[in-house]
Amino acid sequence: MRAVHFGAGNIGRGFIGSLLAASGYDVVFVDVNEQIVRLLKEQGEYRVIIAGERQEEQWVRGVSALNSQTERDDVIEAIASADLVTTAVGPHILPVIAPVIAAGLERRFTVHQKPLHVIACENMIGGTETLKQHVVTHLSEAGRQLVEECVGFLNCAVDRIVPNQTNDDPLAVTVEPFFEWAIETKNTIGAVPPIQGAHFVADLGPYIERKLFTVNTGHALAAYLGYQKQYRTVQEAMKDSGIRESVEQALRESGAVLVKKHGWDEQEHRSYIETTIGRFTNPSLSDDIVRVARSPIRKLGPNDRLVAPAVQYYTLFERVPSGLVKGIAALLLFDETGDAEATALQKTIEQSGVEGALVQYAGLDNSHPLVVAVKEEYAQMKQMYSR
Ligand SMILES: NC(=O)C1=CN([C@@H]2O[C@H](COP(=O)(O)OP(=O)(O)OC[C@H]3O[C@@H](n4cnc5c(N)ncnc54)[C@H](O)[C@@H]3O)[C@@H](O)[C@H]2O)C=CC1
Ligand SMILES: O=P(O)(O)OC[C@H]1O[C@](O)(CO)[C@@H](O)[C@@H]1O
Repeated sequence: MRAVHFGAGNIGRGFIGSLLAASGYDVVFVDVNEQIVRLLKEQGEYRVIIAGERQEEQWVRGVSALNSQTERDDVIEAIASADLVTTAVGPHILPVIAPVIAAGLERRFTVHQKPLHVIACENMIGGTETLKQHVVTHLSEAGRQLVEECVGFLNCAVDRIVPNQTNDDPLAVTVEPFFEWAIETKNTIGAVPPIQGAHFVADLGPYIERKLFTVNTGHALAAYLGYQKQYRTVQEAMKDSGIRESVEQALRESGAVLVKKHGWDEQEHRSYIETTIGRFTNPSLSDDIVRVARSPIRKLGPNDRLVAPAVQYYTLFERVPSGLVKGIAALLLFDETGDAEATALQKTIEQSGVEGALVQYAGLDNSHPLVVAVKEEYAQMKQMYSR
């Protein structure tokens, strides 16, 4: 079996590539990072370090790599003969890789029409569906028809914390022990792709929301509040009792939504939250706040980790969720100059105010009670943390 995986970064090497190789796939990584591509080609293997109580090492073997910019034709051929195409490139890169995936599919259809599955492993709802929409715009009419018959685009929820890191060996990657990969079976063509350790579910909705509105919501709170208090890592921020209490409050709020909406068992969900908080405090990991806080405009989106649970909480319980509101206010104060979205967000706030940013990026009506609450919280935080 062959898998073509776009994005040989943290989650690509540290999770998806490692699971696919363990499942018996020859993994071909596709990336634009020249050094990583060269080393993967030269070495054909890399190390995954599991940062638990004991440090364990696993070797991922039998891998190769291609550069999507300079070896486009080879990428197309690789897709033509693949059984699986996966991605972990970041939501904003999906439209960038869509043309070469479409070209690979067109090439494939001229040779054979065997089933293929595509899975986008990005932190977003409907990630693979979004990728499909981009791919389809680059296909011929015949290609579009064949995609419906032969290519299963499967949404998924992917969960493993893999921090940014600098290692002596640039291919080695340190990951947390926990992982979860839930894949929706709805659009499979024939049998589900054999992936060891993945969890196949008929309806991904409850799983992606549980993950995004717990792990990513809590993480976002820790990162944005931690940034205001000038901590460097999530682990440092979580030692601050005020921040930890806000994280817990926000997760009680998103948890109330998840339990009511999806019928998750309340006790089980409480223990899911406890496990999640334990993962944020893992002393064997050091996760930079600016990584977890990256791309604040995306994270302020109406379907993303803060605004979606806050809006749903208000709709279900007719109360403003104070923890989530703190997270949104702290996000609006995130002004890291190295983050292009943070800079753009600050510009919008300067020009249109907090209200303007919430209308533009979060899709909120300016009369929504959340807007009022976020504005108040933002003003207080700005005063408290002004540097
Ligand atoms: N790091 C983590 O713990 C987790 C990340 N994710 C998601 O996985 C995705 C990737 O995140 P990370 O691995 O952390 O980021 P990363 O920045 O470490 O990796 C992204 C990789 O994509 C590559 N890339 C960029 N443009 C490309 C292109 N045109 N063609 C091919 N490759 C390209 C980059 O060079 C980089 O190696 C994001 O959507 C993230 O939300 C999901 C769960 C966990
Ligand atoms: O990858 P994103 O969506 O930018 O957000 C960072 C988040 O994603 C993760 O990397 C993995 O879920 C978390 O560590 C963090 O909550």
